[in-house]
Amino acid sequence: MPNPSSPVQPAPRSCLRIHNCPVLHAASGGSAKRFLVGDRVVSPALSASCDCPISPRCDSGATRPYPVLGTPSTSSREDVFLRGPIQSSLTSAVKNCQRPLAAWLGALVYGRTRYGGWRGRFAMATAAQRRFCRCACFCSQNLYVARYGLHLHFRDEHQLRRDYGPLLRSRGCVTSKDFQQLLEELEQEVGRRRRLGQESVVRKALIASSYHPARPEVYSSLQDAALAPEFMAAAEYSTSPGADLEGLLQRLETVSEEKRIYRVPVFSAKFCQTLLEELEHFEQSDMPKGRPNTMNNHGVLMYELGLDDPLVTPLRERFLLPLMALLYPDYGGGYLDSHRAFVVKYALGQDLELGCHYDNAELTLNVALGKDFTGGALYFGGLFQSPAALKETLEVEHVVGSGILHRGGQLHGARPLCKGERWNLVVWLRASAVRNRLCPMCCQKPELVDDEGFGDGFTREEPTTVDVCVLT
Ligand SMILES: O=C(O)CCC(=O)C(=O)O
Ligand SMILES: [Fe+2]
Repeated sequence: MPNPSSPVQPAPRSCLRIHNCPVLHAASGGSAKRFLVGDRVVSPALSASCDCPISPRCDSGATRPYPVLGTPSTSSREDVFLRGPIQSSLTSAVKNCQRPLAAWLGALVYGRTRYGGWRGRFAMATAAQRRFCRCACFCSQNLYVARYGLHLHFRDEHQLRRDYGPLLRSRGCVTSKDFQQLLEELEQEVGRRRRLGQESVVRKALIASSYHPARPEVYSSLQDAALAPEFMAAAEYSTSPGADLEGLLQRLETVSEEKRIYRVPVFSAKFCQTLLEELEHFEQSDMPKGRPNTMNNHGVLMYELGLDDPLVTPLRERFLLPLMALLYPDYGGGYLDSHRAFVVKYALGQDLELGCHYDNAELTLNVALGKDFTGGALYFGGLFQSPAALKETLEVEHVVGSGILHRGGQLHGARPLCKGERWNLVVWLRASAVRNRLCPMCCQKPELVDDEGFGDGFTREEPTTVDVCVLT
């Protein structure tokens, strides 16, 4: 990670340097004309962002000249399409970058999308203005090893042998070859996690510049028509004066009162179908893809595909926030200020099931998008802090179009898929006011590390006073 306290590069004298910056071209979806005319930055939002951390590298280190735009009237989308060496240039640019890219890119990717719509201004402004962090424990704790069914804490070989030797042997890690292989995997995973934020920014930029969607309409801002009437009614009720939990529960299905798990139709059948078509098209493209989370191997990150701002942020801010505020006021439901959203895909020959875990989230929405499948039910235990957490589990079938609402700390997993394919949109909802006090992954005061985008939802701000009975 770039060190935020290291000196920031001086502002470039001329914006021509930014003109040639591959990250700018990529980040602006190949529409840099929106921002630059000749050698001048035209948007005031951008002049404030002229301290481009990448441009010095572009001047001296770019491997080939990048196309330079004309004026808005003469340039076209094709003018700025970058292929070939862009990937390596992006990677080296990011390596040489002196500070997290998100704030800088947030201000840049602030105009027209490549498909003519407008991305949510509020969301981009939020990403540009607020600095989110992750907890340092992300790179050393909860390292999942599927074949031994274990989440491990890992610092070095000595610590691994000392803390897990007998347990690992009992799970089948017996020979020294087994142990060496595990060690290598853990070292690789730690490296992957360290690079994750910046690599994700690079992938997002590349996708924005070079990917051609099959269903561009899903990238325009969330329309009511995409939503199930029941979901809209529940959210609308939640914002009405005098709304209370009892009234809201009449508009949702209570799956388990004791576990506080609810279900509600979220998306229309037509929208599920359109979104699935787009996700499949992206999956089949040759674009780079990040892993949805540390346990699932197949799926799509909404941030990288460019669906966070038009789809997930409005879903959280307009609909989930009022709903969750009534359902889970004691878990930060009224303070949700960021999310991590991804689609998980299960299919024969790919991921089939998901081990028991809790989410790095205060609250979770999990919507089944399709396709046809059997099996793959969720199971829920108790809260992860409770000693008898897995004693009595509850099976919950997915219903296409509907979302399950649950607390992030509720232990859960997915049973094996039997037939077909299952695609689910999972939104981990985060409240910095809650997690700033206690990281749900290491259960300690978080050790904050600056991160890209929403990071893991921590902030350096003083937490708002919030009633929290969880994680104490
Ligand atoms: O497979 C599912 O539906 C559950 C996914 C899940 O729990 C997660 O990604 O956190
Ligand atoms: Fe989960």
